[in-house]
Amino acid sequence: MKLYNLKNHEEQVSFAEAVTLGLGKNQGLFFPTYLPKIDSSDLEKLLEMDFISRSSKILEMFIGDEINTIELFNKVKQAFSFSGPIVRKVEENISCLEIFHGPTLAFKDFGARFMAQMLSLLNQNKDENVTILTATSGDTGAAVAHAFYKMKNVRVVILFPKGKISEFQEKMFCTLGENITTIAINGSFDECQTLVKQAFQDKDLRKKTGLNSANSINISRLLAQICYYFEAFSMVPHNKRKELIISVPCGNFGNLTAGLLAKSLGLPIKSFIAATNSNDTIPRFLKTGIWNPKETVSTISNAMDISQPNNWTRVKELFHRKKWKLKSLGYGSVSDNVTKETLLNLYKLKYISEPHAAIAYKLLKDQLKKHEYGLFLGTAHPSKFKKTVDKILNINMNIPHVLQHRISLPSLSYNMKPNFFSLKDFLLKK
Ligand SMILES: Cc1ncc(COP(=O)(O)O)c(C=O)c1O
Ligand SMILES: N[C@@H](CCOP(=O)(O)O)C(=O)O
Repeated sequence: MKLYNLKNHEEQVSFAEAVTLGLGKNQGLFFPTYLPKIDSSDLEKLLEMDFISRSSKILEMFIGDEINTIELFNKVKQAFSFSGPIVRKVEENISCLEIFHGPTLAFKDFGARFMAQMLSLLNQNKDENVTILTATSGDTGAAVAHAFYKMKNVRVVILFPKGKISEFQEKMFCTLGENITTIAINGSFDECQTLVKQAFQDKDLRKKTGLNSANSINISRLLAQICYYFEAFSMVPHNKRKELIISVPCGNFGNLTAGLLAKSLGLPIKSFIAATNSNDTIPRFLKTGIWNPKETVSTISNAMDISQPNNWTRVKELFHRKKWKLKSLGYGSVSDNVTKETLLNLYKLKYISEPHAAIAYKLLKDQLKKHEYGLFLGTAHPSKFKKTVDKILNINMNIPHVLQHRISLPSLSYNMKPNFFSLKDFLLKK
């Protein structure tokens, strides 16, 4: 597999290099040179396969002969060894694709665990130390921490915006210790992400720490996420497949990028809706054509509190390469008040959701036409936002065991201002 740097197309790397480098020169993201395409008879066969076999085939189409078929299958099997996606009917023509049944109760488990498997494979004969620096607005942190927990030669450092993620999200990754270090940054997620990118610019730091990132910067994260779109499609009734609309709650736009890559492979999804909260840089851009990110505001869908979404350049590139029109992409933003109302409406339909998925549902409900069938993505387990959801719905939700186990443990995080030199110093000394 060859990938090019979106900021400098001359920089071309293999899959192994893209996974171990994370980010290209000048903070450029890597993007596949070749976009595979499945023909319709192969698609039918693929859709009949089980999740692991099909996912290995899909990943092989991108990765090519860099990893042998059996090895890749075994790695995918290990990565996805948890409860897979579930389609839950909410209304006659609307269902939720729940992708939050993994070890850290969010969709990030798919990408983070696949990346961990890839890195362990690619580094198996090396004895070098690696630092995985990752920014999180709530869920990536936990998935990455658990995926790399106690992995030999790997140190994980996670930056998160202090006081801006839910208490239970924080408990999921700040209580682990061992090779997992967490830093509460006095700032926004965007500032955490900027610090990660600045670290990549610093050659000295990069070399001394063996720097990498497990954010969706890393292409292995995104490739893994393509797989659950195929699984979702295989679970949609045959007579609804031609009219499938998928609404994606967006923050850093990795999930949407993966969905669009699934479509580019030949999965006949009619269209997508890019759903955001009040951090609406993309909906405003799609409406006006003007790129004008505003200061990030805190919302009850905190994992989507991002105003400079990293993957938008990949989305634009894919539309350009496929000659798709950006105006075919549905979009919209939802305020906190409407999110709360929507959670209540979903509850009346006997579905307990959480703020991120509720935003995707609201826009789907508003935009879906009569003859269409809609899926909205359930990206995190509602219990991760227990306080908020309990208060809005006036309930006392049960907490899954994995979370229950962590909530009484103390947080082990350091504190830091959003200052690159403080971070550099920390990474070199600790
Ligand atoms: C629960 C939840 N929903 C939606 C998103 C947004 O996903 P993405 O950053 O891939 O756009 C996130 C952040 O990853 C999240 O944690
Ligand atoms: N919403 C994410 C933000 C980081 O996104 P990523 O996909 O680039 O890792 C989170 O939960 O941390």
